[in-house]
Amino acid sequence: MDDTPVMAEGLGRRYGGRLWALRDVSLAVPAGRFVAVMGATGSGKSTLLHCLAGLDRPTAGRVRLAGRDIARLREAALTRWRRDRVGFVFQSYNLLSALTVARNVLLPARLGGPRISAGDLAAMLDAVGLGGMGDRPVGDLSGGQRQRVAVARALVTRPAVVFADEPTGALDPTTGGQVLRLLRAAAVRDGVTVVMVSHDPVAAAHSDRLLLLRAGRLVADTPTPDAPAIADLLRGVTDQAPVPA
Ligand SMILES: Nc1ncnc2c1ncn2[C@@H]1O[C@H](COP(=O)(O)OP(=O)(O)OP(=O)(O)O)[C@@H](O)[C@H]1O
Repeated sequence: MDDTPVMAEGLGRRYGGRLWALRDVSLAVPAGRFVAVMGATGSGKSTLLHCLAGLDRPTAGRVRLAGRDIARLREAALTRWRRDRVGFVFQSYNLLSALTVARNVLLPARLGGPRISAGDLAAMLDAVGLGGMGDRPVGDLSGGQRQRVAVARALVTRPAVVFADEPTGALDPTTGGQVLRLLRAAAVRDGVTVVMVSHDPVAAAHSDRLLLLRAGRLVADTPTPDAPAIADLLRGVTDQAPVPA
């Protein structure tokens, strides 16, 4: 296993001829870390996540994902690399409601990814608290249950890295806490590297490292403090400080 599955050097992304959405970001995330990416709206969080995950191509710099320099990979090879080594969890779940829990979880494998045995599937559903629910249509589940299906789908292929974009944005605090503990357990117990974008200091407090963006630049990379201290840090990069006279 690569011991630094997420690395970026001088990463930049510019859309069209406009300002840089991301500027000169360098970072290295060791295996088994749970990183939260925070910053004001428009500060470049999703752009960073997408560039690190190989969903978007940087304009400048280098990204290593699970031990491979992905900036120069062709599209088909990049898609395979992502499918086999990366899991995704989004705010909107991105599940197929008409399909059962089991079929949703097995979707990456059915699309040519790693094979998953019936035993592995059952163990994964147990681990996310959905034991015995494999045959239920996802459309019948609550938001929290759906997000646990998404977490199971992201983890069942044993990825090196899971990228999560506002995974608790649509959940109440209790249900959101359960999902965050699942992500944390994947990092601590299984050595999965988790990179999560969040607006919520309480959610980010589940991480062990905090990255703060301001106007596309990485302005802090620090061990995660508690939620009130995170809120203070966020205010520091969000508030427009008055210009002294
Ligand atoms: N596809 C795109 N085309 C043009 N500009 C874009 C595109 N995606 C993002 N941007 C711009 O890049 C900047 C950073 O956007 P990004 O979505 O990464 O911010 P964010 O921190 O994730 O914001 P939010 O918290 O609102 O989701 C913004 O100014 C945004 O308007």
